[in-house]
Amino acid sequence: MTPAARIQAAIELLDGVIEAAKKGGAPADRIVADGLRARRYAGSKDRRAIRELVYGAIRACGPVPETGRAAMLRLAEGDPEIAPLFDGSGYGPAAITAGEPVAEGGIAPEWLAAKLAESDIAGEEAEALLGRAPLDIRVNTLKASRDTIDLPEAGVPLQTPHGLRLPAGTPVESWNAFREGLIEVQDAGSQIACMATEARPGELVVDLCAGAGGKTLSLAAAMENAGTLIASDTNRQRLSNLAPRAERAGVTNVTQLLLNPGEEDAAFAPWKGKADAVLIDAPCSGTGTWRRNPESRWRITPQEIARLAELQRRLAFLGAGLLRPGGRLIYVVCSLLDEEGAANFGQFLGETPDMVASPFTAPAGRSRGTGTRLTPFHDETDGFFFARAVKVW
Ligand SMILES: C[S@@+](CC[C@H](N)C(=O)[O-])C[C@H]1O[C@@H](n2cnc3c(N)ncnc32)[C@H](O)[C@@H]1O
Repeated sequence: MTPAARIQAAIELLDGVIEAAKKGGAPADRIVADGLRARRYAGSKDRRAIRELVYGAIRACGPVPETGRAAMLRLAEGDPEIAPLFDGSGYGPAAITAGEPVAEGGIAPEWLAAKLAESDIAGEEAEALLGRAPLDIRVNTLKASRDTIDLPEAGVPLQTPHGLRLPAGTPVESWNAFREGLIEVQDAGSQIACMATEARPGELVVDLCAGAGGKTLSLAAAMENAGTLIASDTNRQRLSNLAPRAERAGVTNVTQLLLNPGEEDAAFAPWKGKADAVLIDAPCSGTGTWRRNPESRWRITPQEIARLAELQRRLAFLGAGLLRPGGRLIYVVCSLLDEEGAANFGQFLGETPDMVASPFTAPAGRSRGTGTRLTPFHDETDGFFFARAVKVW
């Protein structure tokens, strides 16, 4: 493909991404993957270049752009090689006309950038939300150790005890060490949030929002497969990914529990008041993960954030009810908004007299309310807020 044809292909994919963001359709990575597969004439270099252009344009636009072409013109403002490719030739985009609309730049839609600023995420902190994420792995201590593992690329030790950082795009999933369950892909921030759980062998631990089990596997390794680890979620499809992952990782102490939304309490009846620790990796707006899903900032609404904050508190109350006296509650969101993080957890503590803050000294991050906040700028992790509380009676 010519460089101009790659620009035109990226514009067409961006049109799909924009429409899906406006209508709540498929995520950008799916649209881009499907769109590239359909362009059989595109070679691997073309695909890589088109993907770069699409994600570059998504990052460059603050609010959702009107069209893919306007988004590409925004990217062109910061890259002098792009505008000359709008030359109207062959499969390339039509020439730029005078006064043609260019999408707005910025970190996010204005209302959302303002909300982040209220939570002290502005300037370099805000810009870093749209940087490129490295690839972090966790060595699975059920099968290997960071000191002795032999990998095709060594990686740089992270601040977590079992973590290694590799360059973005390292094809770890094709490595034998991955196929044999010696390593898992897990962001350093996520590893740190798991450390705060301090799960120990023999305990009863609940991973209340387990999803596909990223944190479950980490907790199982900390428990050395001893004790009971309950992995629950309301999403059947996500939870169904856990069993094959657990098998690969050699995890044997997990009990899966599929929850009906609104009926979680009944499902947990056998374990009420018995858990040593409950990890709540709550559903959230994901403002801390824009490095991986930059287009998700076009999908959030103020109403959705308010709905999520309420759900997060409800899940915290549910988790607290599962704990034995002395048990630990670990609340995690991958959002940097206080509305979902420090302020929300503060409200929960204020309404729950039997739960008392129990700060955890993390290997990275800064204090925020009674918890810790990790940011891409300060900690080179995804953005997270996590906090701990102990049940006193
Ligand atoms: C941030 S994700 C969890 C990610 C997962 N812990 C990991 O490390 O890969 C939040 C999860 O909460 C789940 N969820 C939503 N509502 C829930 C509810 N009422 N009870 C339990 N889980 C819920 C979602 O399906 C989603 O999988």
